[in-house]
Formats: sequence, structure tokens, C-alpha cells
Amino acid sequence: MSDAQALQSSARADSADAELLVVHEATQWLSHLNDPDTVIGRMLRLLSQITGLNRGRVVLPDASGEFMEIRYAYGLSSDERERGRYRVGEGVTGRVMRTGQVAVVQDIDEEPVYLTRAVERDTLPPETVAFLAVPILNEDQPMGVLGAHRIRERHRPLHRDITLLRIMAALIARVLKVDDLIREQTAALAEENESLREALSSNQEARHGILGESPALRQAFRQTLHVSPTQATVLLNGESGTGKERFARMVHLTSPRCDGPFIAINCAAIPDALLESELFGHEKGAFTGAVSAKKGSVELASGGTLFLDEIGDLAFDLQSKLLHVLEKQTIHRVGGTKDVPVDVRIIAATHKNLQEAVNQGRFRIDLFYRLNVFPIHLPALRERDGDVKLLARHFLQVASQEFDRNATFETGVLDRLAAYNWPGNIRQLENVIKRAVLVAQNGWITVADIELILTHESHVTDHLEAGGRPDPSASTPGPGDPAGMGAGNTGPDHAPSSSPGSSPGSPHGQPPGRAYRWVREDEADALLAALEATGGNKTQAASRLGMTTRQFRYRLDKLGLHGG
Ligand SMILES: Nc1ncnc2c1ncn2[C@@H]1O[C@H](COP(=O)(O)OP(=O)(O)OP(=O)(O)O)[C@@H](O)[C@H]1O
Repeated sequence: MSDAQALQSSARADSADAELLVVHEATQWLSHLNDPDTVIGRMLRLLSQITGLNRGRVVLPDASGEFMEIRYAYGLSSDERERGRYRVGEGVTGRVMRTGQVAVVQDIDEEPVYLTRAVERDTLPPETVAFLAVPILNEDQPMGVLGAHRIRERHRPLHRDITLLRIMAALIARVLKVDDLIREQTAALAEENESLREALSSNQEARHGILGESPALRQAFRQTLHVSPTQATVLLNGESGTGKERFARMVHLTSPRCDGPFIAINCAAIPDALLESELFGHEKGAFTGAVSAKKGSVELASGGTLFLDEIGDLAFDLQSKLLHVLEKQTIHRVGGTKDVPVDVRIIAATHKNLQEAVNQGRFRIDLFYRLNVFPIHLPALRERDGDVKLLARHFLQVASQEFDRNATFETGVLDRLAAYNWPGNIRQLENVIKRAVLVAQNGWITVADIELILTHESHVTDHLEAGGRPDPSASTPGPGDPAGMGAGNTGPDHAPSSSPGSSPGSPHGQPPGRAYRWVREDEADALLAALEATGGNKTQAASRLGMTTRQFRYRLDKLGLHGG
């Protein structure tokens, strides 16, 4: 039966019929339990329209449990609803909530406990008005109050109205209980959903070898996932060893170009004269030694992604040529006469403040704008709250497997590691853990082992600082990579003489803004011992010392050792 039909019927109904009608209708709506606004709203409307119990309201405790507020009502304005706020125990409604007993106020004008707070007296009929309030009970405990006004001079006996209100309160209790249950379950599902989403996203991070829970890292991760599906050029900025290449690979692997090539070039590692042909290729006979034509990295990366590390070190004339690639998607091979079309996405990285390099006239502003379309800052390890311990545990596991050891951190080691400043960031931490695994006695990495390694690290730092350094424009506040024996930047990849950014004023002819670790005489023993232990296998010996084979060879060479 519709509400309108119910109303028509009410005109004919005597008082008993009216009660039955209300109860019958109310139970019909219980199938809409998941919508308490509608169900309770309709119940209150029926009470008013059929039985004359007016301005019905359901008053429930708020989140504090100390106050009650009108949550559902019929015939009250929004102002009146808002005013209907009572402390538990206060007024008639508050008392019903506290005692769990029915309250009958025969004449609201005569009852001092009645507050006249929600509905002002002059908005009510002039004749005597009664107020009835019944508890809404959940297993005998009041969970709220149902109240309504009643004109006292009427034919329906009071006790029948009270009974009707009690029945309605019982039905409302059901509705509210189900609503609570739905809310609880929805919150639990939302929480589960959130943790699944988190797990999924950290799985994705793990899949790309990027570990870390710190907000700073997760922000960089989110930005990366946001930009990767597009074709936008990305500029990664962060100190050495913060994972710029890792992130560049992730952009590629999560982009539509993932099936194409990923080519990485370190602009600081290749002399200017070679870098042009390395990037753009050359034609046969373009220069002495160009015995055949060769494609450059930009061409080789066509259909995929080109990662240009240390872009701040790119020589000025090459900056123009790179700009040309970005603008025209064509390249010009050295010694060539025609433009070759390419389809490449560029990701650049720098540890320098490029904006400052632009201000100082060392970097083209137009190229800067082209590259800086979507900058992502990779936080230094010391800015990644909690990540040192997480990464240390990870590298311990990796190094233990690599060196076939079963190493464990002694208590206190993780705290010591977390307190260190890590100027060489994740690469430095990785190398420190490798070395710790190698020196560990009986499988225990002690605080003393770590102290020793970190002291060595600090000496390297001091050495670098004493040797002069950082370009004030560098974003790196400390030495770029004092990562000790295995420092990734040491060696031919970063040979000072090969840097196009070398400045005559920089110490040892190092490129500005980057600190390099020099090969130390006292490393000779360690190199030879590693060689001996691995039967002369340089790859394994390098790995024992946490270096690449190239770095290992470079050191042997510099120290005049030939290692068999
Ligand atoms: N979030 C990470 N989780 C685990 N390993 C990481 C993470 N970030 C970087 N690494 C590791 O740290 C080392 C340095 O990373 P990467 O070479 O990407 O740094 P980079 O910023 O490009 O350094 P550089 O500027 O010196 O080239 C690598 O061995 C890399 O695998």
C-alpha cells in the first residue's frame, strides 16, 4: 500500500485500526533496512499523519557518547533539529537515555524538566501539549530515544500511544542495529581494500626493485606511476645513489614503450668528442677510425626510452643537438647529410640544480624547459624515515645469498646504520652491507664491524672534503659517493678526464659538482686477497668487494697490478 492510500485509509480507521496500520506499514519497510533515513523517516511520518504523534524524532548519542543529537525527525525544521542537542541525563530525552524508562510529560508547560529546546512553544498549538519519550533498546540497554508531541485532549488513550511508540522503537532498534553492522562491515571492507591496494602498490615497487615505505619515496613512486603511461619527458633529480636509474627503468617498464629498448647513457662519463657520435651515431669515414657507419644511442633507443644520466654535464653544443631531437624527433649522424627520424622518449637525470646552471649560463634554458616537463625529486636516504633499516635488511639478504653466507645483524646495528648520514645514499648503504657480510665472524655482523666500516667511510668523506669539492650548484650537500671500496662512481665510468664538465679550477680536474673517490694504495692488499680467494677470477673478486668488474680492473690498473 502506498503512503497516500495509507493516509486515506487512516481517515476511516478507528484508533485500533490506525495502530495496526502503522505497525503493518512499518514492518513492510523493514526490507529497506540498509536505508535508515528512508525507513525511520517514513515511520515518523506515519506516526504523525495517522495517529497524531507529531514532530517525532529519534535522538542518538554522538561520537563522544556524552551528548545526544536528533538524527531522524519528521515535522522539524533543520534549525529545530540542530537545536535538539542534549547531554545524556539532561532534560526529558536525556533522562530516558540514562534510565531506559518511558517518560510521559502530560503538559510540557508545567514540567520543569522539559527543556523546550528544539521546538519553541509558540510554534506549537495553544492547547495543552504532551510529550512522550520511549527508549530505543538494544539488549535492554538504551541506544537512543524516540520522542513525539501529542495533543492531550484527544480520544485515543495515552497508554495505546505509548505502546505504539514502544513497538516503533523496537523496530527502529532493529534498523539501527543493521545499519551499525553494515557500517562496521563497510569500514572493515574499506580497510581491507586499502591494505590490498597498498600491498599491490608495494608489490609493484618491489617488482621494480624499489624498496621503501617512507612518505618521501612513496610520493616519488606515485609520481612515477602517474607519468609513465604518457609520452612526457621526465627529469629525475636527486643525489648520487638515490635510485635515479632505477626509477628511469621503472618509467620505461610501466610505459607503453616497455617492449622497446631502454638505453642508458652517462653524459659525464664520456668525453665530449666521443659523446656526440655515441648519442647520434656517425657515418662511415666521418672521422679517423670511423670504418663503418654506426647508429647512436638515440637511434638505438627508437621505439623505447633513452635515459640520459648526469644531463647537467652535457656540453653546450650537444645541448642544442639534444633540443633538436626533443623538438623534431630526428637526429643528424656525425658526418651525415640527412636527418634520420627517431621515436624516442627521453628521461634525464641530474644531481645538480639545473635551474642554477641555467642562471649561470651553463645550461640552455630552452632545453631546461623541454626536460623539466615532469620533474620528480628522489629523496636522499637520510630524508627517508625508516627506510635505512628496511633497505639494510634487504641488502643483508641479497649479500648473504651472493657470498653464500648466513649473516645476521647483532642488536644495535640497525640503529647505528639508521643514525648515519649516508652521503652516498642507497648505493653506499648497499656497499657497506656487502662489506659487513664479508667481514662478519661466525655469521654475526656486530656494531663494532659497522663502526669500523663507517669510520673508513668517513675518512673517504674527509679525504674528499679536503680535496675540495662540491660545486655550489650541486644539490648534493656532501660528497657524491664516498661509498668505499665498491663506490659505483669510482672508476672508468666516471674518470675525471672523460668528463665534458671538467673545469680547470676543480681539484684534480674533477668535474664540478661531483666527488670521485681516488684509488687508494692501501686497497692493493684487498684487491689481491680477493683475487687469490677466487682463484684469479676478476668478476668474482670484484663481486666480493662490492664492485663491478670494470671498477675492479680499473683499480688494478691504477695500482699497477695486473692480477694474473
Ligand atoms: N629504492 C631502492 N630500493 C632498493 N635498491 C635501490 C633503490 N634505489 C636504488 N637502489 C640501488 O641503489 C644503487 C644506486 O641506484 P641508482 O644507480 O639507480 O642511483 P642513481 O641515483 O642513478 O646514482 P648516480 O646518480 O650515481 O648514477 C643501485 O644498486 C640500485 O639498485
